[in-house]
Amino acid sequence: MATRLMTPPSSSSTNFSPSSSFNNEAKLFTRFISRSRKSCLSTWVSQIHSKMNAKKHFRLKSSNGHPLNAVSLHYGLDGKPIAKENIESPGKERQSILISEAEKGESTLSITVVGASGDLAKKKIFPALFALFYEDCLPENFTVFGYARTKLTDEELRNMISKTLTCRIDKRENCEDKMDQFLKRCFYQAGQYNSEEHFSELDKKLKEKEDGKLSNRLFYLSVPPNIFVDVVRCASCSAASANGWTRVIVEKPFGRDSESSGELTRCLKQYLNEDQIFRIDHYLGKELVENLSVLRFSNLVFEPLWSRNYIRNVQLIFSEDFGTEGRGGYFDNYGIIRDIMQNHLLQILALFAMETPVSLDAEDIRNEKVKVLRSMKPLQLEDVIVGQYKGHSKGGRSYPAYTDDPMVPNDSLTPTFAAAALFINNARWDGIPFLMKAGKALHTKRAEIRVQFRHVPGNLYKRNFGTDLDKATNELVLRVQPDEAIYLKINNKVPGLGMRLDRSDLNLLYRARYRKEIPDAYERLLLDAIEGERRLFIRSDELDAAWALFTPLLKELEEKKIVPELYPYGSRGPVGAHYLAAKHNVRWGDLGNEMYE
Ligand SMILES: NC(=O)C1=CN([C@@H]2O[C@H](COP(=O)(O)OP(=O)(O)OC[C@H]3O[C@@H](n4cnc5c(N)ncnc54)[C@H](OP(=O)(O)O)[C@@H]3O)[C@@H](O)[C@H]2O)C=CC1
Ligand SMILES: O=C1O[C@H](COP(=O)(O)O)[C@@H](O)[C@H](O)[C@H]1O
Repeated sequence: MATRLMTPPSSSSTNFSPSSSFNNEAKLFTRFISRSRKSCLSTWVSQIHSKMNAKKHFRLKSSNGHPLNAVSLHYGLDGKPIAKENIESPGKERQSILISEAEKGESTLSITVVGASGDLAKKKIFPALFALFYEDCLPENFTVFGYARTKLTDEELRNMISKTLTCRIDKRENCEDKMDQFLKRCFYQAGQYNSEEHFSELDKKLKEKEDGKLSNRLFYLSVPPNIFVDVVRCASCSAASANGWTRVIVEKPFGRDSESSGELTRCLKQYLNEDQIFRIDHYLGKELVENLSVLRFSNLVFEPLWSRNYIRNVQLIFSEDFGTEGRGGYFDNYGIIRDIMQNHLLQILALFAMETPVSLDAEDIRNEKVKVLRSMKPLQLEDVIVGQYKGHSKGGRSYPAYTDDPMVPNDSLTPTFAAAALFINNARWDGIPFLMKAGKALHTKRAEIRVQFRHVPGNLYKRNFGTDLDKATNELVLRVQPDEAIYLKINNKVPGLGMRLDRSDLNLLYRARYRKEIPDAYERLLLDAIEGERRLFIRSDELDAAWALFTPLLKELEEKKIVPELYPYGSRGPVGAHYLAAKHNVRWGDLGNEMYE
């Protein structure tokens, strides 16, 4: 049934160093692993199986020297394991032991959603797991467990999650049937988050389902951050896999600043290797964000322009047309800078600005991201403006202020909006403003990357644009959401006998170009975690570099009790954002085309 290749931790970064007679097999196997995202090639694979089974041992060496956690499996296209890597302790050499025929098909995958009764689990995680099941991306033997304190039976859990499962518009066939099949694989265990005993009970149930097979276990920490360490301690002490891999997906926020983030990492690492920790930033799983590297590195037309020589500024914009409804308690402790800028927008910035990685290997990409982040100037107060939404009535409807939320103190200074100018001190980007803008309760919901190019020197047609040369600037827009698109604003001649210039878009609108529905970011990321692919997860040094940029600013904002500029719910945000941009000679590109066209 499972037609995908499932790769182990660091598989994409795994080099085989076999003795010379194994060279060909090793190359084949490496290719085989690297094609993990391809669909069924069963004939080819069965040839490799028989070749590999003829040999007994490969010696494995990862390109980055990171230890793999515990034992991990290489899976064949039939979803059955064909080799396993055994790491006894960090630093020891790895061995790949080919699994005997008897062992094939004997492995299981258990996914435990910790905090199963919560908002994210219901809204995103269970639906993403179902979508993966629907697409035949989960292995044959898988089980999903919900774990939380709320007392529920298996049936009650199934009932709860069934309400949020949906089938893709383009794939409605057998939907009900598939849902039933999926729900039958879902179970529930109630327990405290800090009780090893309760996790032992979970372990017992997991073992029952695993039925003596080799077990791989994934824990998704969908709980408030103050509970992360308890869960990791209990899960690793009482419910880790005894013979397969154990991985943990950790939701954001990863701390509040450099110090608390470092402490969280230190605590997690008491129980887990870095390779077992999958810090999720769901923006990295968004289609357009994934496409950013493809656009840059596989199109000759863009890469030569990708520097201070041609780019005038880059804008990373996030806006939501609703407030913190229902999440005020969490939000007030974090604010928009920690909630969106330090992670989602900064991750996009790093992908946008990094140098070409040596390969598509997770470590090579993450190394480049870290380099960019470490080349950046930490933010200062003068680089930032903050805002907070206030109540507002429009069309007979009234919209609440942020401080109307019962979980938010009346005198809260937490920003629900921020704009910032960041700079990268390296040869490629020296002096170029990277402007970020993020806000809740604005007039629209969108996330986009805008690249404004320089003016054409000595433009022959400048008369046609009047005095405002910004009107003629080329702009590349990657609209992450909604309605994914990549478009390039160009100047062209209006057809006719005269010489009138016009601005047009070369537009790649996804819904027009591709009929397939775009998978949710959580699907991609869950699948990657299952496959042990770390490319889209945040490494601890990346996290440290990200916090180092924002921590001094966040401290200063809090110590100086900076009062946010109020803006009406549903507006375009505080005017301060325009002054900040103007200070850097920039006009926000999302102001609407009416200014230029
Ligand atoms: N919701 C979202 O859209 C997003 C959430 N996240 C992150 O994902 C994680 C989960 O988010 P979300 O589902 O919204 O969180 P919830 O507040 O819904 O919490 C999840 C579950 O954790 C348990 N829980 C809640 N508060 C406490 C507490 N104080 N002590 C012990 N247990 C508690 C509850 O289960 P029970 O009482 O049954 O034990 C609850 O159902 C968080 O880290 C959040 O920051 C990240 C991005 C977006
Ligand atoms: O991480 C978060 O993201 C959501 C926005 O995610 P999106 O995929 O719907 O764009 C945001 O609402 C939330 O505050 C934040 O914690």
